[in-house]
This record gives sequence, C-alpha cells and structure tokens, in this order.
Amino acid sequence: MPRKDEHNQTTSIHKAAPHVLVVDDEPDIIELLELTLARMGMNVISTMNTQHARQLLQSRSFQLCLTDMQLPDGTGLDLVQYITQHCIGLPVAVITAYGTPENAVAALKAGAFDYLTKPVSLNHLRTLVKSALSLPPLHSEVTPVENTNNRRTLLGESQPMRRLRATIEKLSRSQAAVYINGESGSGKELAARMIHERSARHDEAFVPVNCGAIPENLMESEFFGYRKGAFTGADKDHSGFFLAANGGTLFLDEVADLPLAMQVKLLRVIQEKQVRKLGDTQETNIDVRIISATHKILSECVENGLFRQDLYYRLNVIELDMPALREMREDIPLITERILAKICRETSRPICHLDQEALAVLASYDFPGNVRELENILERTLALCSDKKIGKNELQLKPKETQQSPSDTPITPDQKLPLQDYLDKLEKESINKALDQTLHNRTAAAKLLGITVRSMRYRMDRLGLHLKK
Ligand SMILES: Nc1ncnc2c1ncn2[C@@H]1O[C@H](COP(=O)(O)OP(=O)(O)OP(=O)(O)O)[C@@H](O)[C@H]1O
Repeated sequence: MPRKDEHNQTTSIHKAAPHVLVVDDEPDIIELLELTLARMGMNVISTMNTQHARQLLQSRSFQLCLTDMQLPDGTGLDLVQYITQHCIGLPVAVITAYGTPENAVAALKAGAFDYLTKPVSLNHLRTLVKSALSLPPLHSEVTPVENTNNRRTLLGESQPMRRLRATIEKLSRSQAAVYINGESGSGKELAARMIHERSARHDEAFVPVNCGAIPENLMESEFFGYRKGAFTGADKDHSGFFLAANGGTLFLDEVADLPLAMQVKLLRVIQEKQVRKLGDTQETNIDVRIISATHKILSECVENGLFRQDLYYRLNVIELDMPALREMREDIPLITERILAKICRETSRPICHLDQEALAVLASYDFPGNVRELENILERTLALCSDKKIGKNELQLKPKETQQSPSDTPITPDQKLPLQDYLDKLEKESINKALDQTLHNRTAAAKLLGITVRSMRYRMDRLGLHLKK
C-alpha cells in the first residue's frame, strides 16, 4: 500500500502526550522513529517533505521536530531555519548521514537542538527526546531585572551584554558544544553556568574543571576515573569528571592548557561518547554537554601547533565572545551598585553607595581583570570603610589603577611593578613602535612583530591602543 504523507498514530494518542513531528523521506526510518516514539508515549505525525512540514507547523502545536537533512523539496537545514524564526522555543533535531559532521555543525549553528547520525541509535534517540522534552519553558532574559527566580545572571544593560544574554538563552535550548572566549574575570564561567541552568540538563550536574590546574600525571585519572586497585593508592573507585557530569554539563576552563596527549584522549571520548575508567575493561556510555573556555585565542594555539585542530572543531561548534568590562563602560555603575548591595547583604551591613566622583573614577578605569577585579576593589573598600556613602579616596585605587599618571619613561623589572603590568607596558611599547614604523598599517605592523593580524587586533584592544587616523 502506498505510504501516505501523514501518519497519525491514533492508537497511542493520549491527551497529555507530547506531539512530535517527524520529517523524513525514507519509509524505513519513519517507521523506526514512529515505533520508538510511540513506545515512549509520544503522539507522532510524519511527513516526507518540507512544504507539508511547514503547513503542519503552522496549523498544529508540537513539542519536538525530528528532520532528515536531505529531503525531496529542500533540506533539514531549511526547516531548522524556519522553526527558529517561526516556532520559537520548539526544539528541532536533525538526522544526518554518517560521515557528514559539517551538516550537523551547520544545523547546530542554525539553532538545532541536537543531531542524530544514521544509522540511528535508539539509545541516542531516546536520550535526545527526553532531553528535548525536559527543556524549561522559554523566557526572555534580555533584561536581568525580570529575572525573578534568583538564578545568577550576567548583569548589564549595554548592547553587547543584552545581545550576549539573548545568545545564552538560545544556546541553552541546544546541546551544541560551546566555546567561550574572553578575558580573565569577564564572566566565562558564569555564562557557562547560565547555559546549563537554563538547559534541559538543569537538574543534572554542572562540573567545572580548571584544565590548567591539574598535574599532567593525574589528568587521565581525574577526567576518566579509575577502579579500585588500578594503581598504587587507588583504594576505592573514583568516577572522574566525565562520569560526574553524566547527563549534565562539563565546563572545561582554560582548555588551551591541556597537554597534547590529553587532547587526543579527550577527543576520543567526545567522539565515541564512551569513557573507560583506568583499570576497567568496560566502556560506559556517557551523555555530557561540553562547554569550554580560555582567555587565550584558541585558533592561534591551533596555528602554533599547541592545540589539535580536530578537537578545536569539536569544541568550537558555537563561539561565544565575552565583552571586556571596558567595552561596556555604561554598565559599570549598575554592576557596581549590584555588587555593593550583594556584599552588604552578605556581611549584614546597611546598603551603601558610591558618590558621583567615585563612580566616575571607576567608569574611567580600564579593569584588566574585568568584573572580578571590580568585585575585589569593592570588597576591599567595604572591608576598610564603614560609611554609607563611599568617595573616590575610599576606593584606594593607586594612581596607576586610576590611570591618571601614565609614565613615558621606560620601565625595568627593578621598579617592582606587578609582572603583568610590566609585561603589558613592554607589549604596548613594542606595538606602538611597530605601528609608528609602518605608518599605522596594522597588517604590516603585525608582520613586523611576527604575529597574526587577529592577534594584533586582540592585543591592541586589550591594551586600549588605537590606530591613528
Ligand atoms: N556581567 C557580570 N555580571 C555580574 N557578575 C559578573 C559579570 N561578569 C563577571 N561576573 C562575576 O565576576 C566574577 C568572575 O567571573 P567568572 O569566574 O565567570 O570569570 P571568568 O571569565 O571565568 O574568569 P577566569 O578567566 O579567570 O576563569 C564572578 O564572581 C562572576 O560572577
């Protein structure tokens, strides 16, 4: 009997059963998906082309859409784009042919929740469906003031911060690997937590790992765990980061610091979705979302041979750039007030405020350590001052910190500057010299310094240097 375009599994219809739209032109796959989903208690509607899928999406309400990539009248990607524009909040997953990872990445970038590879593994399908259906309801967090449920959020009302929060909201409705780039203290870990807390994985663990802080000889046992007796001192079983994060999110901070040998092992685990503890003979299936971050430029680490390109592509499906605090100066007063209120609450003291002059000093400061540095400055200030109104002197910013006394004299290490300040000064001088020599041609100056143009741009931004017009 010829297959009709639409199959309504009336036998399994239940009032509260989630509705799933399946779009595929292969009868075998439709049948497999219909059977599996019906057994999971879903109400399935199937169609074989994108045009009919659009009509169904317009006329009915669904809780999930599964679509093949290659369809007779278009691609699954078209459908993902249609859904992200017209059915906001509806998770859509694509089914890609084996060996076409670029399709999966394109779909994730376009806003797909996740992807399945053919031949479809029923285990993966079930996990995907359960995750998609446990997504929390969509809500807008473009304005954090509306955030009523006490979850931590990135503060700020500037354009970059509002855009960032909107992107985080979108990313939390996907399973894609996210790579967060930004300066130290700019909120990378907070962004990763926000993605996790707003995702289908919010009830499972968020496991943050500082890759730069683990001794190389312990890396494998820390990441993959071990069985009792695997080595001297292994007196009990240990889960390791991957198993601890199973079902949840693993946050790999300072990922550029992973040694190359460990990168190979990490890639294998991410690709296979299986982990084997040291001393174990069995692999365990894992379902972990990876979010990674570094203050370095990862693509440069790849260029320099310090980071594997294949792992870079796995981790960097979607890139999130954290703005530096000095790029959102207008937010400094608001963030300052919120941090002050928080410290006052935590230390049970009356709420205090900065006066206009003190706020102006902070608003013009460059914050190389970003919001973390602002937090430290305010904590120090409140620890030393009991007034309700805080003036600029109470902030105790050194002249260098207020950046009101730039010195043109060359500095040497004997001047006992903090190392970072000393290195920044040297870097600034070299860049300025190269720019002068090349009549402010950034590309030529970068070449002269033996760095890429991207690195040059990043360093100039970081040091607050501008090209002369
Ligand atoms: N926009 C923001 N609003 C409120 N708090 C922020 C914001 N950005 C950063 N913070 C706070 O600043 C501190 C540092 O943030 P976080 O640890 O997320 O930075 P990071 O980029 O991961 O730093 P590092 O690179 O050093 O690991 C945290 O207490 C965080 O809550």
